[in-house]
Amino acid sequence: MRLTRHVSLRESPLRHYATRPLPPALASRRIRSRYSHSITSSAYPERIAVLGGGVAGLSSAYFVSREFPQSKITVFEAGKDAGGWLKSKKVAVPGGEVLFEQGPRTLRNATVTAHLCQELGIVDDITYTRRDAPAAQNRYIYYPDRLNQLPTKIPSPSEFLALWRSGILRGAIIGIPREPFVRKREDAITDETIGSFLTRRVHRRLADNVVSAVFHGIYAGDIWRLSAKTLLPQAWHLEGRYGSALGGFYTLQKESGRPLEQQLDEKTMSVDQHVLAHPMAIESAQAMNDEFDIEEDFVSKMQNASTFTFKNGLQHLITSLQKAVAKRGNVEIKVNCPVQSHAPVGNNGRGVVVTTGHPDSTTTQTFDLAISTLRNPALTPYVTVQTVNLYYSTPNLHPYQGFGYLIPQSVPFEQNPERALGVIFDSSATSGQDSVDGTKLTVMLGGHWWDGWANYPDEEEALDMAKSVLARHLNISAEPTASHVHLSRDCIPQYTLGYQDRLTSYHEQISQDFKGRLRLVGNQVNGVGVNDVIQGSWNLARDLSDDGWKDGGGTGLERGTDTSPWEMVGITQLEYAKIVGS
Ligand SMILES: C=Cc1c2[nH]c(c1C)Cc1[nH]c(c(CCC(=O)O)c1C)Cc1[nH]c(c(C)c1CCC(=O)O)Cc1[nH]c(c(C)c1C=C)C2
Repeated sequence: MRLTRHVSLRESPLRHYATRPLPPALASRRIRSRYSHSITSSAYPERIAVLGGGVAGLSSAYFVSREFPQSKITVFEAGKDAGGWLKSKKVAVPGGEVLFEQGPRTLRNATVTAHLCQELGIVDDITYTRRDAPAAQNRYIYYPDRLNQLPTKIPSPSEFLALWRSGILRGAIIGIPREPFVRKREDAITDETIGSFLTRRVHRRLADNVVSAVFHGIYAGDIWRLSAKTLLPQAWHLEGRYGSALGGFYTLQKESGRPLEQQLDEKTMSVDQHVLAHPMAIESAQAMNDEFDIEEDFVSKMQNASTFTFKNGLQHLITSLQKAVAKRGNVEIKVNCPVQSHAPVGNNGRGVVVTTGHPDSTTTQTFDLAISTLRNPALTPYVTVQTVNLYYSTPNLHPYQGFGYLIPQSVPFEQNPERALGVIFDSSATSGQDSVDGTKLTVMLGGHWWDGWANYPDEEEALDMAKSVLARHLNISAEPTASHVHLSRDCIPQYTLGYQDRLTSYHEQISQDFKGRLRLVGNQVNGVGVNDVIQGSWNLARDLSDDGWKDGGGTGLERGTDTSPWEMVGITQLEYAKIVGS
């Protein structure tokens, strides 16, 4: 399906933004398409290299091959298969089969990926977790020696008492009402760790007992190293502008003409809030609304879903992408072909020289454009996560229904000597993947707890560690019917303190050295979620389209480095209108 790209601004739901000044990177994009003259004689990049064959590389190849059907695109993948961290494995068990996910397992708020699924023709292969299902509603935190259910709405007096007794929310209850009165940070502070930001503005207990658990579940990272400016950008910008995150949020609603009182009265808080957003995020949402036409039936399923995945696991997305690019005819995927180096061509940098292969037999080729998903060790450190999937034939081996539980950094060592980050209740969280009943769990180990380790547990040790976590936390002493251990070495980049400044230096360096002929995409620059990366590839393809690939300064990092002021916008305008608006 060819998408309509330039919908008239009068038809666009975000048309009023068209009259405002655009950030420099966007402005140059618009101007370029009308007035630019070519810096090369060719109308399209004849040869494009994609460095890395994970989801970032494959989705870039997919979107870019559509923009430039005449280009010859080569994807270089170091491993024996493309697909990166998305790995799903079917395992035979008595009476049928179960699916084990070794990396990411579900997608949330994933409009670009949903649209991609529609294009790939795999919508019928999706399985949804409904918003009203226990898996979407029930979230647990293990603290200090038991599971505590987090409230999704205002807790009843008995629920409140239980939470108070657990001590988990004590810091929040004291700190949140005080937050609007806490002094604004000094102007000289350009970044701060999440731990420090929350301790300064709310309470250290909230950081250690609750927020550290959430950041285990997303980044497997340490809140005392991760950047608040990058990962809590709303709160960071609200404090910068209004002196308080909560007070700022309240003022923002008043300024929007939809004061919080009104929103609460109408019970529409979830769809009517105003937030601060970068103009390029607003532009990206506008483009989604202009370009996507997601079918009604799919939209309504997405609206009712909290997360989705595939009946055959997330790897299905990879195999479908591979098939789709193979059909295009202008994409070649070379596996077992690591990239040894890439450098600008000659003095003028109007191309990229890429050397690939194993050290004893390398090949050097020149490309008009290269899209790199390769990591830059100077930008972020990485953490390693070990997943242990376990299947027990007995259903309901534990009494909980829900997504699973996360373990905060404050849990005493005796309660978590294995350094687990959390446990996912797979059989409760996702349905439609297994042909037999039973209890399926995944124990996640490592992350920042293993920083600096030279060796990691082997499969037998990891399985023993997972079993001992389950025995201590869930009282499960049975032997699993089937299990699988997978080590994802250096899989999640850590956006640590000062990330934004490092990204800006990186952007300047790449822009200067490669003059627009090297563009970057992937979880180190777009976000660690699968959809973040796919949306990064989609944005990159839009940036490159028409004459965009000739932009002598482009790097793909503009959305993370542009310093235009954030703007007030209705939260619904940051999403696909059909999904959030109806
Ligand atoms: C392989 C390990 C990963 C861990 N985090 C991520 C990966 C790939 C990335 C990630 N996890 C979540 C998000 C938030 C947005 C989203 O896409 O849902 C991101 C970017 C949340 C999340 N964490 C876990 C699950 C099952 C989910 C999604 C579903 C949901 O929120 O309902 C579990 C989990 N992931 C990791 C750990 C350590 C962990 C622990 C239970 C690391």
